[in-house]
This record gives sequence, C-alpha cells and structure tokens, in this order.
Amino acid sequence: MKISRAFLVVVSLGRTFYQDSAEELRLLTTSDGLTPVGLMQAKRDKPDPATFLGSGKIEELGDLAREAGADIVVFDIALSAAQERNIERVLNLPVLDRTELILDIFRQRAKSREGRLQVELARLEHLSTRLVRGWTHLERQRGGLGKTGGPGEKQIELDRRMIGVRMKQLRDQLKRLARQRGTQRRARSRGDSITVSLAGYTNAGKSTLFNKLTRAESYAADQLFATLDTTARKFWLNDEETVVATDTVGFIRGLPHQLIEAFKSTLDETVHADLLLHVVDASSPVREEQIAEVNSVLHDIKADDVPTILVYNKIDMTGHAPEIVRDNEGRPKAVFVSALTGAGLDELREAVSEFAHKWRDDHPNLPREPEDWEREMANDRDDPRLKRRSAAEELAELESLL
Ligand SMILES: Nc1nc2c(ncn2[C@@H]2O[C@H](COP(=O)(O)OP(=O)(O)OP(=O)(O)O)[C@@H](O)[C@H]2O)c(=O)[nH]1
Ligand SMILES: [Mg+2]
Repeated sequence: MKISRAFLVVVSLGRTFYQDSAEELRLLTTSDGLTPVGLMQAKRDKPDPATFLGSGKIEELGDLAREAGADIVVFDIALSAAQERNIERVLNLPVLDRTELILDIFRQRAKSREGRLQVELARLEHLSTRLVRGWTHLERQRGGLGKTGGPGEKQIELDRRMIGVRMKQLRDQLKRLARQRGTQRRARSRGDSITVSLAGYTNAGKSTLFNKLTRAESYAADQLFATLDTTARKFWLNDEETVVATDTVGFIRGLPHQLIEAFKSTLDETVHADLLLHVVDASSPVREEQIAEVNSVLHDIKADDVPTILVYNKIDMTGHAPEIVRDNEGRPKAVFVSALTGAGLDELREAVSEFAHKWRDDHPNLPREPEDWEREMANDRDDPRLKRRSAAEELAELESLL
C-alpha cells in the first residue's frame, strides 16, 4: 500500500505561543512527500501516558482521519514507543511522530556519504529505543513513504546487539570523515580569508542567500531541510577581498537530539567559523521564537560565542528598507536584506568586510596557503560511493550482521 495522504495532529501542551505549528507541520509533511488531507488541533495540560491524547480525542481523531481518507496520521510531537503503538491500535492507521517525520525527511535529503551515515546513525539510535516493534515500523516507513518500495510487511526481529554493532561501525566511519573535515578546515583557516557560516531556522533562505553571494548552485526550495550537506564557496566582498562561506543544514524547533548528535561533524562547520550569519525569515510571524530556537541549538553545539550578525531576510515581503544596524560600539549586529531581489546584499558585504578587517587586525601575519581544500570538497561531492542504497540492500547488510 502506498502511503501518501496524511492527517495532521497539532497538540499544544500547556503552551500556546507557537502559533504557526500547523503551518510548519504542513510544510514538514509535504517536505516528506506526503499530502496533508486534514488537521486536528488539541490542547492538553499533561500527556496521557498511554495514548498522549485522551481516549475521546483519539476516537474523534480516528473518525476525522477516516473521513478525510487518510492512510497515515502525523503527530507534531514526540511520542513514546508505547503511545505510538497504542494510538496505531485504536486508529488502525500507521502513526508518524515529529521525530520520525524529521528523520524521514533527512533520510530522503541526505546525498553525501557523510550525510547518509549521519542519518543512518540517527535512525538506528531512534530505532534502538523502539526495538519492541522490530522492523515492521521501519519497513512501513521505507516501503510506504520512501520512493524505493521496500519489502513491506516483512517481519525481522533485530536485537539490540546487532544495531549496536552497526552503530559502532557508523561512528567509526564518521570519526574518520570528521578528521578529514578538520584537515580541510585547518587548510582553509591558514588562508587569509575568514570563514563565514550561514546558520538559521529551516526555510529562512540560507541557500538562496548563499547562491546570491557566491553564485553557487546550492539547492534552495520551499521545503524544510532542503539542504543537508555542507557546501563551501568563496564569495567576493569587494574587488580585493574574499571570504569562504558555508551553507549548512537548517535548525528547527525540537530538532531530534539523535540528529544533533549524529550531525555533529556537519554542525562543527558552524562552531569553527570566524563569523556566523544567522539568517532569519523576517516575514515570519514567529521569527522571534525561531531566533530563540536557533540560539538554543547554537548553545547546545557550543557555538554561542562565535561572533554573529543577524541577517533579516525576505524584506521584499515586509517592506523594511535595506539597512545595517550597529551596536553601541559601531559594530554591525544586524542587516536587512532580500536574497530574492538582492536588496541589502551590498550592505551585507560591507558588514562582513568590516568584520573581516577587524578580524585581520586581531590576527596579523597569517600565511597564505593554496586552497586545495576546495578541490577536495568537490571530489567528495562527486564520490561514486555516494550512490543511494535501496531499503533491500540496507536490510541485507543488517541481516548479514546477524
Ligand atoms: N520572498 C522571499 N522569499 C525568499 C527569500 N529568500 C528565500 N526565499 C524563499 O524561501 C524558501 C526557502 O529558501 P532556502 O534558501 O531553501 O532556505 P534555507 O534556509 O536554505 O532552507 P533549508 O535548507 O531547508 O534549511 C524558498 O522558497 C525561497 O525561494 C527572500 O528574500 N524573499
Ligand atoms: Mg538550504
């Protein structure tokens, strides 16, 4: 059975401030390749341990989902394994919680070898907490949601040990790749251009801005997590100066901790940058909450002391004029731009250039180095081993470990 019609459930747990939850869940769902066919909003002070929502609500949900012809129900919260199983039993429909939804989007987006290993590690970590369900659940996601059409209902019992073995392999491989990345980064930092990393809430416009600044073709789309893999490119501040910029994965509220853990080496680009451009969707009614979410992830990955300029993007939608805002000491702290129309990009270059000058004053006598890391990174991207494996191949590999 092909799963494609999703009924959405947004639950506010004693807090109401995240007003656009429904909109965000819709975008997450379509980004996962599902079509939303209905929405139920519910309030609860405290989750029911067995079914999260009360039994009356769950029954109502079942009726609504059936009426809408849904073949899967998507929750905007993280459910425990038991809650998910119980809800599925009552509804007689598969359930995807927020963590699984985000993991599944990441699975579909990951292109580089590193990205794919990271996603696999995160998914296994998640799976290891739900072993009671064996592979059925994973297979349902793969066979149903994935485009590959997996073996469907095949029942395979995996034990914790086997997953442990695979996770250790993945961690070792990732460690090796992280070392490579560190070498590339050191090569870069020996050059005389500063490194700038774009960070921000998913869909804020990081890739669009990155493309405008560097004329690269980083994938930009009105989807969440369009970018998973880090891309680095040079951009010109003026006729003489360049900086190296990296476009990275977007952050989101409640980013599954397995993903933060698994994507550590990717997020390291952010930690080790000389300057962060924190890109904000200025047209979002919840931009303040999104800024706070991003700051909290930056704190988690220990990047909160990297100097930051806030880039308020999408001013074509807000009517704000392009502008540099400075702090009391005259340092740029925010810039208003539109990556789409190009308004404010000169101001942004100017702000980064000012920062770079000051940075160079603080770090004199840095030797120049050939920038072969750029070639290395290009090689990485063209690596034939990056071919996507099918669910069947992945399963076969796991079975061979038994
Ligand atoms: N109106 C308007 N839309 C923009 C602007 N910049 C980006 N967008 C749109 O916003 C959407 C998301 O842009 P991306 O550049 O993919 O955003 P991102 O931050 O890289 O997103 P992820 O990689 O998914 O985290 C796309 O549909 C863009 O066309 C802007 O300045 N104005
Ligand atoms: Mg992007």
